[in-house]
Amino acid sequence: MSNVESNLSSSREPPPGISGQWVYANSGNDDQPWLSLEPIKYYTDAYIIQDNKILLGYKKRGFGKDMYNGFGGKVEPGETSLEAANRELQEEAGIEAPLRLAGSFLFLNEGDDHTFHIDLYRADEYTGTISETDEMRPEWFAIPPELATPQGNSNSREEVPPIPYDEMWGTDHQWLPFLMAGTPFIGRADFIKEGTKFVPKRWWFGTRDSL
Ligand SMILES: COc1nc(N)nc2c1ncn2[C@H]1C[C@H](O)[C@@H](COP(=O)(O)OP(=O)(O)OP(=O)(O)O)O1
Repeated sequence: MSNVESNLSSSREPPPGISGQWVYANSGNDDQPWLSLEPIKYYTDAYIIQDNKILLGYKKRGFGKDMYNGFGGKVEPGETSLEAANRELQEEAGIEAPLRLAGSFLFLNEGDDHTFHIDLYRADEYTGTISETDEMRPEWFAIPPELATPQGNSNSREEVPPIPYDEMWGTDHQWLPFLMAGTPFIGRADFIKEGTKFVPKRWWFGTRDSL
């Protein structure tokens, strides 16, 4: 096997930390070494999808400040991941929703003493009034036309901006389409810090038909 073929086949194999029957979907910077796995801490991010729009929050403080993301945070001791996702959605956006697991990925940041395991949740309805909090400013964005569905009021989709990937974590565009399409996914994203910016170093994502 040539070096090119061997790099290609190894880039399609799941990276350290990922197991199970997943089909390669995408990867990047495959020539870079993976960072070493550190002890895992669990986190969540939750997304509401309605009328071909997705609700994101602009993070006003703390980790990921000045970026758009789902609503989420750390899983506290004694909580399940789903309980944490529901609590964080209520704390950060003021709403409740029938969240269901859409995918997960490992996030490593060079120099950090832990690996983030982030569970990503989705709901297609919610109750309560979406409210700005001291941590997050909720805003709706348009699902891209290729992922829009005939259900719901698509006119309102045209009144909101496209998903602001350039103001989000640098690998969100690799997996958020899977969450919007309802395709289960898993992955790993290693980052390095350049000044105040987090820059993707290497990533890999896989999908399958059902969780
Ligand atoms: C590529 O890495 C990441 N991508 C995305 N989309 N989201 C990420 C990434 N790395 C971390 N996150 C998310 C996961 C959590 O939602 C937050 C971090 O949680 P936070 O530090 O805000 O936890 P809280 O429990 O809310 O903390 P405080 O109450 O102490 O503010 O970032």
